[in-house]
Amino acid sequence: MAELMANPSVLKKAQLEIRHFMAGQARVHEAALSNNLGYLKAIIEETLRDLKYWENPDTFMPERFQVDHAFDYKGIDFEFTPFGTSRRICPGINFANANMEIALASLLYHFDWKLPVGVKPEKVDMTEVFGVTIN
Ligand code: HEM
Repeated sequence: MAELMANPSVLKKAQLEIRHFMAGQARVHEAALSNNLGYLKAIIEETLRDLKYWENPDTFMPERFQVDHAFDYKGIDFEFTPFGTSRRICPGINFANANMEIALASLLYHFDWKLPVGVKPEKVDMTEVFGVTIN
């Protein structure tokens, strides 16, 4: 969500996609998510990638995952293994993805997101601060 706020053109594109496919529906249904929301999936994939292996790693660019969906996160492409790989691969992959997709899709569908007054997109601070929660 923070990356979307920091990248308004990505946010806009994601909203257009979901509002186009869900037009007229009262709420986002899981069944509609599976094949239609390629850009939303690419956004989630973009948040899961490792800095070391990508061109312009600090640029938030979901489009890099839209090239024929070239990267698989299920442990086949070793530059992209956010869930691990092989025998100890995360057993929660599908559950995690379904939850991320439906939550993000619902928030994008129903709400227009805005930064606090006076905060510019390029000033969104993404530095992690560890505590009881991650800020
Ligand atoms: C975006 C969300 C998630 C990410 C990025 C993630 C990532 C990972 C990673 C990297 C591992 C270690 C794999 C290894 O040892 O090589 C792991 C293990 C595991 N994950 Fe997840 N996970 C996520 C969500 C979930 C969810 C929602 C569940 C359960 C509902 C879950 C359950 C587990 C379990 C039980 C293991 C241990 C598997 C084992 O050691 O055999 N994860 N996960």
